[in-house]
Formats: sequence, structure tokens, C-alpha cells
Amino acid sequence: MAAELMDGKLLAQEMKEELKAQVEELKSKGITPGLGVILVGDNPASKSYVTSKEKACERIGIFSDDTRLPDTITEEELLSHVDRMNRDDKIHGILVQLPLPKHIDEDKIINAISPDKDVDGFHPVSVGRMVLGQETFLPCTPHGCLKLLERYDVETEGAEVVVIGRSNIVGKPVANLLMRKDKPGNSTVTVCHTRTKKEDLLTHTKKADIIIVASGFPNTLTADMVKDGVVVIDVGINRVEDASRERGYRLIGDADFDSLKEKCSKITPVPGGVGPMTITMLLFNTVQSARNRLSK
Ligand SMILES: Nc1nc2c(c(=O)[nH]1)N[C@@H](CN(C=O)c1ccc(C(=O)N[C@@H](CCC(=O)O)C(=O)O)cc1)CN2
Repeated sequence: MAAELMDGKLLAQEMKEELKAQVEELKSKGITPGLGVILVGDNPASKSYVTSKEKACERIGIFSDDTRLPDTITEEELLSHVDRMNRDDKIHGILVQLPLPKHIDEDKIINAISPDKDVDGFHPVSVGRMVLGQETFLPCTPHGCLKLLERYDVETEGAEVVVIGRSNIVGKPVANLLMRKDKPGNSTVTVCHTRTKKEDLLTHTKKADIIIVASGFPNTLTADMVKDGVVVIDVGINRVEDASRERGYRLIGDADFDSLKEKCSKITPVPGGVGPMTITMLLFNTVQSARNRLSK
């Protein structure tokens, strides 16, 4: 049985149409949603993600305030840019593209973003609200995973979910969201990570109904590790050299798509799965932040 593809590109497109209409409505009320974007250094992947985010903003009518800084910038200088954006009423969301250069303390920068403008959902206040089930900006990649599960009618209530990876931006939040008393949610969640024993990982993955792989390593999940009919969400993005491609590489996820697609009931492709949803959920949060302004 071949798996159904959970098409993130298509869902992202559908959601962007809705968001575009919401932006038009906000504009008719005198509010143009604005996203402050900060990119430090010239990491090629970060540059390409930021460019995609800005293009996506433009397409749906969000204004973006683009600040590109050299990787020689000091922590204080970077903090002053965040502070400027915190005080700018035209900016409803602030995005500091990660990773930051090693000499800059990422936590310090994230903590400086006003929680009201934290459209990445990384600030400790946003994380706390998310864990407590309070209204807040949800982190974009985990939120995108939930939207995919919802759109493709995957039942999460009572499901055995295994999350592979415990990062602050994917593993921990997606595990938390799926255990919340909510829909999607109400799952029994197990988090596996680099220190999980191989035999334990297998025990967990073999009984999972849904597996979210965010390990950062290709082939972390293979067909022999899962039961028939499992749903797999692959958050990984790994570059593999490929001279036949124009850019010299191709992208693969953390799951072995080719073997898993014969055993899963549903699976996300890479590219075209979770990645496009990450950008769309950023737009979603930025529009939400601008709408919040209406009620103030
Ligand atoms: N401030 C943030 N930094 C980072 C985040 C984040 O959510 N906020 N996440 C990641 C990278 N990321 C967004 O910034 C991101 C990754 C991948 C994609 C994406 O669309 N991928 C495409 C393929 C793109 C390509 O061809 O190169 C796909 O999977 O189809 C978007 C955003 C780290 N930093």
C-alpha cells in the first residue's frame, strides 16, 4: 500500500489565500500587518529562508522591514535593533533568523523580543503560555505539523505519538502541543532523543500511531522501525551532494522516505512537507498579532 502524501505546499497555499483576505480586511480598517526581519551574517540557508519569508509576506500584503547585519555585529548592537522594532507601532511581529553567530547569546536576543511581537513563539513567556494551554503565538514548525495532521484527518485523540528529537524549536514544543487537552492533541506522547537506547527507540517507534522525526540526521527512521499504517511527519532538512542538480545538492529529511512510503498510511515529503508550513505559520502569527491590535 502506498502512503498518502501530506502536501505542505498545497496546505500552505490554501492557508495563504485565507490570510491574504484577512490582510485585506485589516488594511480596510487602517492596519497593514508588518514583520520586522533581522538576519545576521551570510549563512546561505538562513539567507534563503529569510528571502522566502519576505517574498511570502509580500505576496499576501504584509509589509516587511528588512534588517541585514554583518556577523561582526555586537550583542548590544543587535539588541538595539530588536529594541527599535519593539517600539515601532508599524511592526506587529519580529523575526530574528536563527542560528545566530557563536559570539551572540541567542537566549538573550530572544528574551529581548516583546512577547506581544514574538511571532516565532520562542520567548519564554510564549513557551510558558503554550505549555499552560493559554492563548499565545505558537512556534511555527510545530504549529505547521499540527495543521498538517488536522488537514489530513489524522486522529490524535488517544494516539500513541513518538517525537524523535528534543530541540527547543521543534521536539519539545510539538510534544507539548500534542499532549494538550485540545484538538489536535490529547495524545500519549513519548520523546526520544540522542541518549535514548537504540532498543528503546525501536520499542517506542514500533507501537507508534504517529511519528514526528526532528532529529537532524538522515535515515533516523526507517521502514523496519515502524508498524503498518503509521503516520510520519518528517521535519528534517538535510542537504546531500548531487552533481545532477543545478544547485549541487538535493534535500532529504530525517526519515527514509522511499522505504517508509510503502508502510505508512500518510507521510510528509521533503521538500514540500513541513518546510512550507513553517513560513505560512509565521504569516499566520503576524496577521494574528495585527488583529490583536484591533482589540486594544
Ligand atoms: N527564527 C527562526 N529561525 C529558524 C526557524 C524558525 O522557525 N524561526 N526554523 C528553521 C529554518 N526555517 C525557517 O526559518 C525554514 C526551514 C525550511 C523551510 C522550507 O520551506 N523548506 C523547503 C525547502 C526549501 C529549499 O528548497 O531550500 C521545504 O522543506 O519544502 C522554511 C523555513 C531554522 N531557523
